[in-house]
Amino acid sequence: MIRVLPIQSRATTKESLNPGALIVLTGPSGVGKGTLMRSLLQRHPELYYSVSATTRSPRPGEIDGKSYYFITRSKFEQLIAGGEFLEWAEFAGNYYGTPREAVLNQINSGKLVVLEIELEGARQIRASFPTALSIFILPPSLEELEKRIRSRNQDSEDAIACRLHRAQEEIKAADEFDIQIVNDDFKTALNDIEAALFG
Ligand SMILES: Nc1ncnc2c1ncn2[C@@H]1O[C@H](COP(=O)(O)OP(=O)(O)OP(=O)(O)O)[C@@H](O)[C@H]1O
Ligand SMILES: Nc1nc2c(ncn2[C@@H]2O[C@H](COP(=O)(O)O)[C@@H](O)[C@H]2O)c(=O)[nH]1
Repeated sequence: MIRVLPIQSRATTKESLNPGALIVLTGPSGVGKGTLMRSLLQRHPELYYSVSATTRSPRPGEIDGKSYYFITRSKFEQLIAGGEFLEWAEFAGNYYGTPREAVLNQINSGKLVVLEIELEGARQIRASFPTALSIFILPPSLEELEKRIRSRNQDSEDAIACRLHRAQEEIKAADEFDIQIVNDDFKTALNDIEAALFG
C-alpha cells in the first residue's frame, strides 16, 4: 500500500473542504467496495455515506433511498440538466450520480463524506475537489474479481462481461489516485482504509 498523510493533515489547494472533507472510494465493480464501505460505516458511524441515484433496476434486497435512489432515465437527465449532480457517469448501460446538495450540506456541517463510485465519476471529483482523499481498491487478480462478481448472482452474462471488460481499463488508472489498496484479505484492506482516513 502507498501511504499518504491522513486526511486531517492534508493542505487544501484549490477548493477548501473544511470543516468537512470528502473521501472517494473507487475501483472495479465487484472488487468489494460496497462490502468494505458497509464495514467501515459500522465501525465509524460518524461518517456520512452518500446515497447515489441510478437508472439501474433494484437488485433483490436493495432499498430505494438506502442502497440507491432508483429513478428513470428521463428523471436522471432532468437532474443532469439542472446541475443536481456533483458527478455522474454512464456505467454498463445505466446512469449513476452523486446528489450535489446532500453532500455539500454534510461537508458544510463538518461531516466526513464518503463516495463509493466508478472511475469516471472519481476523476470528476478529483478535478473539482483536488483535496478529496481518493482510494483505489484493487482485486488480487482478475480471476478473483470474476469470481466475486459471479458470487453475487446478480448480473447477466452480458453484464458480467461488460463489467470485467471495464474492470481491466479501470485497473490501469489506479495510479491516478492517492492510495491503492488490494482487497485480498478483507480485514487487512479494511484496516488499510482506516489507517488512510484516521492515521
Ligand atoms: N476480501 C474479500 N475476499 C473475498 N470476497 C470478498 C472480499 N471483499 C468482498 N468480497 C465479496 O465480493 C463480492 C462483491 O463485493 P461488493 O458487492 O462489495 O463489490 P463492489 O465493488 O461494491 O461492486 P459494485 O461496484 O458493482 O457495487 C461480494 O460477494 C463480497 O462479499
Ligand atoms: N460515477 C458514479 N458511480 C457510481 C455511483 N454510485 C455507484 N457507482 C458505481 O457504479 C458501478 C456499478 O454499481 P452497481 O451497484 O450497479 O454494481 C460501481 O462501480 C459503483 O461503485 C455514483 O453516484 N457515481
